[in-house]
Amino acid sequence: MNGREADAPAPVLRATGLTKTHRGAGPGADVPAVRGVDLTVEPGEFVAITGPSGAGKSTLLHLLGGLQRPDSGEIHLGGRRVDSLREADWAVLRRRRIGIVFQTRNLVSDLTVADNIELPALLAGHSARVARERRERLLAELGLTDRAAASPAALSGGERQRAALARALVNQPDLLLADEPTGSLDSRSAREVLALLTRHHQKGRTIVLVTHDARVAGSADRVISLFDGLITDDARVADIAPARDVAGVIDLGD
Ligand SMILES: Nc1ncnc2c1ncn2[C@@H]1O[C@H](COP(=O)(O)OP(=O)(O)OP(=O)(O)O)[C@@H](O)[C@H]1O
Repeated sequence: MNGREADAPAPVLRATGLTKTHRGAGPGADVPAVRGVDLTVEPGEFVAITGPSGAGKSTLLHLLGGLQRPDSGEIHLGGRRVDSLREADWAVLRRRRIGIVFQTRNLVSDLTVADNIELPALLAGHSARVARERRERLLAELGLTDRAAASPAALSGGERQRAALARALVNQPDLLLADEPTGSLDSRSAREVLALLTRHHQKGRTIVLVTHDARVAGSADRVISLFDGLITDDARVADIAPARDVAGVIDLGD
């Protein structure tokens, strides 16, 4: 029982002893990117992972989303062990339980914005009516209604990022994983994306994201610092400083 009350909800996410070495071509080319990470995320938490370039942040997020496999360690989602699942089962999890916004996995280029948002709901088995309703609600919430028929290539960076978030949120996932959701956005677009994340956090969504953006980290409940593949700090934002001062307290790795 690990000291938890029998009726306490399981953590949304529990990772123990995660390691991942990227294999290089020649001798000495292996890169130990994640070197033993323990991480527990409770329902409704908003966790920001920060750290310098190369610290292993994206690799960790890929492990948590099942996009890469750990060399060792365990991952539990909602109390269920998932690290040893087959790829097809991970795909189902990503469709139904985990929303992912990664720079490398975004929108389908030959679908409209509306279809991009609706497709994961249809693939998860929702009726056309439910998928359409969710799509319309998210388009309106994200200020994208007048871009619904556009192709992703025609969107601005901020619009594209909001559309990617809508796509990740359409199945109302237990966990949202995002890699630099405000990276490379102008400050207005970044503010809009942060407002959206904050709104969904306030509605109870659990969020784990990687960021270099002090405002994003300052809006989280917890800021985890990663360095050389290890967690070096895990701080509650409320305990350390007013959110606006967080950049001066935490090394955001810029
Ligand atoms: N597919 C890969 N193959 C080989 N090495 C990799 C691969 N992906 C990442 N690495 C290496 O692993 C280390 C950690 O990379 P990772 O992208 O996880 O770090 P990061 O903290 O997200 O960095 P950044 O902030 O620059 O995105 C780096 O040294 C990187 O070069």
